[in-house]
Amino acid sequence: MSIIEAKDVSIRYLTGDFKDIGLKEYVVRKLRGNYHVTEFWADRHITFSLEKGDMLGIIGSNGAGKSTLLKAVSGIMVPTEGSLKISGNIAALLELASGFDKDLTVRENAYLRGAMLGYTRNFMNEKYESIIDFAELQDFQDRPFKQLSSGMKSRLAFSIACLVNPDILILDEVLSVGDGAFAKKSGDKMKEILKSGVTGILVSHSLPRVRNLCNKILWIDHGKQVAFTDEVNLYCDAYEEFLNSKILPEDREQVKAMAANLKKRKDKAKLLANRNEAQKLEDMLNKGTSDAAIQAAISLLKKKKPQVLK
Ligand SMILES: Nc1ncnc2c1ncn2[C@@H]1O[C@H](COP(=O)(O)OP(=O)(O)OP(=O)(O)O)[C@@H](O)[C@H]1O
Repeated sequence: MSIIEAKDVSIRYLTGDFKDIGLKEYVVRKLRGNYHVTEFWADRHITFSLEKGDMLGIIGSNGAGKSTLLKAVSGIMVPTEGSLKISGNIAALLELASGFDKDLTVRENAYLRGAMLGYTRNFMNEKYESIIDFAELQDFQDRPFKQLSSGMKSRLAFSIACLVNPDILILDEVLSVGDGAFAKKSGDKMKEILKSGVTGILVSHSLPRVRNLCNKILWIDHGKQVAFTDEVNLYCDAYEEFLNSKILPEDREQVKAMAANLKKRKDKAKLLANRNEAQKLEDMLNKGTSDAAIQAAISLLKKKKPQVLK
């Protein structure tokens, strides 16, 4: 049974100038038939389904419609067209650190967020310590939330979302926030959670992270679905090549050709880098520097393929 099933989901934003003109002018214009609303389709005909334990990576350029789709999956927005079926509790981390009260303490905010996710005080009592430990905020528990750095705020949000055992975990770029050590720790935590059968959705501009964590990807461009597939590496390669060429593939054959192009470009770059490195080492040897440096250069050169020395 699918945990998430999106069929032909389209989401439209309506933008008017109501805020700029005020109520009175709005009514006058509306009566005169002179009030204009613009519609914009952020997502068009998106179809995918996820089984228990799947981790979906959503990729696409800026403004592709990724965050808008996540808002619909999390229940913040209702799709304008199409259907979305969700089975299970969702913990969503969309805009990091949003939904916290800046004047309440870290402890109070943890309970508040737990309540917002639908968990009881007793459940939160059980989880609270591990949340604070994971977020490494032991010394900040009774400080007002506003005193935390933005990295600390995201660590708290991430820890709560991960440690309350949701059925579905939704993360928008969250892993890229925080310092390198926390990014690694949160990546490891995600993997552990996924092993326990949680279904996840991750929106990220980091392809290594998508390759590493996801078993399915959804590629969106200007609101349209380019692909939904489990061939994660092949399509990440094609997406990398798309970022370079700006040409979208029309079918799987083109995807394969793009992935092959990417490989060629990378091999060439590697060869050039190796040549430069080898040349530098040869120069060093020719200049006759210290014995230790020569020894180091020789051992490095031995590791190089003969072709790079030509
Ligand atoms: N409240 C809104 N009203 C009107 N248009 C909006 C609104 N929010 C987003 N959009 C538009 O919808 C499109 C999709 O936005 P969305 O934030 O979903 O993209 P994204 O793929 O998440 O982008 P990014 O990678 O830059 O975060 C964009 O063109 C954006 O300008």
